[in-house]
Amino acid sequence: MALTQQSWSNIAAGSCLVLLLVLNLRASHHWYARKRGRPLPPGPKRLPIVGNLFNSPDAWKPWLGFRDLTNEYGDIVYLEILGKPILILGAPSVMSEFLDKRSAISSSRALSPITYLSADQESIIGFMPYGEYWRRHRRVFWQHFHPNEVRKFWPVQQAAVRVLLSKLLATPSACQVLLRYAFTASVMKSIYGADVIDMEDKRIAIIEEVFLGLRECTISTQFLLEFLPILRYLPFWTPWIGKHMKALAASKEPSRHMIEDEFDEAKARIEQSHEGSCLVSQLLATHGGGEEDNQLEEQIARNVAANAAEAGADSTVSTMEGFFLAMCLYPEVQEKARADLDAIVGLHRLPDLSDRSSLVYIEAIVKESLRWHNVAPLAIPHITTADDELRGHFIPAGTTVAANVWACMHDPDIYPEPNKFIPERFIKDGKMDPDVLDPASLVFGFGRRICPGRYYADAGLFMLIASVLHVFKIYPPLDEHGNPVNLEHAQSDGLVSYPETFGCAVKPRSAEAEALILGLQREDVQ
Ligand code: HEM
Repeated sequence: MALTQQSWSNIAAGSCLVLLLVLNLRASHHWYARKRGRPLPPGPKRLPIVGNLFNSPDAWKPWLGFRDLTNEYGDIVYLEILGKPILILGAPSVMSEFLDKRSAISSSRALSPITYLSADQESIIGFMPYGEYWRRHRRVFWQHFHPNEVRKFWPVQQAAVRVLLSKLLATPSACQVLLRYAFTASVMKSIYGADVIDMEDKRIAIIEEVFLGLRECTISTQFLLEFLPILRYLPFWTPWIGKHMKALAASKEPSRHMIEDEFDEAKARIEQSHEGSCLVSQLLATHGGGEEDNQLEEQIARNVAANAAEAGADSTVSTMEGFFLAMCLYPEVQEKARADLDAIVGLHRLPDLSDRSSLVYIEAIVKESLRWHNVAPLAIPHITTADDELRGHFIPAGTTVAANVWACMHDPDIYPEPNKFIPERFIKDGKMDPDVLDPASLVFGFGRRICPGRYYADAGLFMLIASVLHVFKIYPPLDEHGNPVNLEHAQSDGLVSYPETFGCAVKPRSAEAEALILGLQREDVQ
């Protein structure tokens, strides 16, 4: 008897159902075989399909909501959003255990649509997945930025601080703009050998544009684009997410400019002048002679130079802004710093890195600046590349790991009164107290992905903080009635978090201090 069309449809539907069931059973079997009876870490209950989408706390500043989750469930919390696993780590010990000690499997990154939107594909070291391509970039970067090698940049960093002091004396209320100028001048000289003379230099705007994209992109946008990559095809007029995507796309051209035009200009300059101290000249000496088989090496050199110039700009400038804000709010810290500087350096010269071990209070201010205004509250999330176990819990491969560094930096059990700026917390009997957790052990990230620019950043921060406090008093800005503006510390959202409000004014702390700055200007002219 011939089967009717209806019967064929029923058979097809039934077969599909059986197939789905078999696939589902296989997936469950595979999942249970991987888990081997180990439970997932604790976390809020998941809904079908969307999982914990609606538990993702505080869309704008997730580090606050994540802190609440770890307070409720413990130091390890598991979420699943649209089938993708997220692990939240809330304490230093567990971060070190998983991200430092097991970094062979916890060091990858999501192939983020952020990269496609904002840069030439595969040019940002911080977003490259773990593997040989990333490793080659990292190796070249590290050759030039490890603790001994980074000293070659000190004279340029010191010179940029001196220029900043002179410019601040001339325009004491332009602090924010001048900080960006000073950082750009020092990286452009260190990396490309380029002189950035004034604020009108096109490179200041170019680096600024690269960062506007990433600054506009909130952590929530980043998570959303990573979990639903298809969203990247939405038009820019789409409410909410569209404007963040547009800002990311706008940073593509300046990012290309750094990798191609700026490198080519530096190459031409170096060939003409035989100048050999900048990073590009050293990269060219060892990598990328231009032959066919050297093309990849030259591309790596281009990427490393651009990343060195761009990767730390926002985080370093944001830390510096946090420091200036803290000085406006805590004038007594300035007083103590000046006493330290007067006793050890005296007002006939500027402090430099050779004074560092004696300037204990300044060292403590550097640490407190990194802690108090934590510029990368969730670092850059890592991704795991193999199944693993953490304190008896199963962690599936492909888990996004968000280390809540901000929560550690503001944990009252580690740092009493964490919202206050108290450098003294790092000092005992006139020395740095080794028993207090060093913020640098967390704020620069973890394991194989730890920030490779940390020694450059740390030296620059010390030089800036010591020199500015040596010659200037820092005040809150004045309003139109001449009263000090009421400032408070709050962190913006974004991959790099800035002080939400910023403003300050400076004036020389004495006639001798002013003479010292004017003397620097005369030295520069001669
Ligand atoms: C106060 C200043 C800085 C802070 C707080 C900071 C913080 C960070 C953090 C948290 C990460 C992610 C680490 C991880 O994934 O575990 C990172 C990565 C990175 N940083 Fe920094 N950074 C700073 C300055 C700099 C500077 C000055 C440079 C360049 C000279 C730089 C270059 C990089 C690069 C290239 C990466 C990507 C590393 C990778 O994924 O392998 N950073 N930084």
